[in-house]
Amino acid sequence: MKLSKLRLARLKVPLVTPFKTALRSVDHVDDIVVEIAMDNGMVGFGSAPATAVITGDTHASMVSAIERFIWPAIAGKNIRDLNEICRLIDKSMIHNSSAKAAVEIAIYDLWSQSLGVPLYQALGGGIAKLKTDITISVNSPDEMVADAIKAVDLGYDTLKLKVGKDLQLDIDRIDAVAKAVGPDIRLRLDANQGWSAKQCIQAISAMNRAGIEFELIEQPVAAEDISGLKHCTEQLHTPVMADETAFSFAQSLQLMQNQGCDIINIKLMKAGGISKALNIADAAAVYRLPCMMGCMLESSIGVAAAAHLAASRYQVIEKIDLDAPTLCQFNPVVGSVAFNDATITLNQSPGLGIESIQSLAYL
Ligand SMILES: C[C@H](N)C(=O)N[C@@H](CCC(=O)O)C(=O)O
Ligand SMILES: [Mg+2]
Repeated sequence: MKLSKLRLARLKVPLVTPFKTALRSVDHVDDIVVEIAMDNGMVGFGSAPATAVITGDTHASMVSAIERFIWPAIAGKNIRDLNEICRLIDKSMIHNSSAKAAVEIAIYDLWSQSLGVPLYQALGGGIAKLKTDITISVNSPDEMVADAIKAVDLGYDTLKLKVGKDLQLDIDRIDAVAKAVGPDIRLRLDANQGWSAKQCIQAISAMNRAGIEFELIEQPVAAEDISGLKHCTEQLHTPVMADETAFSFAQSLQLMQNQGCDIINIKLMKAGGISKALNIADAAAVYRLPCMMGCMLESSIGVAAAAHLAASRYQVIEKIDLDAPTLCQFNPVVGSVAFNDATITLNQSPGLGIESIQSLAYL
């Protein structure tokens, strides 16, 4: 059961509406897909998007990293040596977390296929159904209200509002959506680093005084502003979540040790793959710090892997933001995890359960 062949492809899927955050605006999912075959004929899949403004990865950098460093480090290895393969991926080069994640996802797909069980069962088992929120892109208050109402009509009970562009307009956006959907709908905010700590504390406190409550506020301040994030955590009763501040296991552990946030958003693309994401979740369980499983704007291949991981660490991964597949016009993956609006149902077939992938353009 040796890793024998690598193929890379590009996968582009149009979105229903443009995805807009304080950091970027895109109208397609555009991933690099990794296909690894073993000498017994089994094939595993992984994927990663090029979120250059978040992780630094581009399509060209991921292809080069995988072809020149990561694959040569693991080619010919036996899938039974999973831990050693993950160590070799990690040590093959520094940074390039999305490229490493794409390869690790394909490796875990193969490993769990070789065991004959779905990935979440290979990771220890868990709950095969998850509920995700949906992201409301940052737009005019009227557009955000219309998108929020559409989402509630589809059955979502939790909305993640993107803000962080202009503080006063952000307050108008949030106020308009909160009034339109009412108190039964949970609101998460994600400023994607767009505010200062002072702005965040003032704005959230003022909205709280006006009777608007939030389930959490995600990454209000710049990624490097560790003390600002901690200050928001100490001053607000709304839980503060680290996203861009918590990339690696080491950064996440530091936040846990220093009580620098209330929640950590774990993403495969930031952590550098499943093995490191598991380390973060397991450490968070020790520190009793709840986590969210998040994703980039990426294809259902990578999000399926994130869903399996979240299912297996349900004790600590209490919140799910795995909405990218439902923001797409179609799901190119046949088989695997089913994404039906807020409901995510894991495959019971071995591995990620991918039968085929449409629209792949091999490189
Ligand atoms: C898609 C998900 N709901 C999300 O918002 N993810 C990121 C941004 C992803 C991107 O820009 O590709 C986040 O900041 O949480
Ligand atoms: Mg975020």
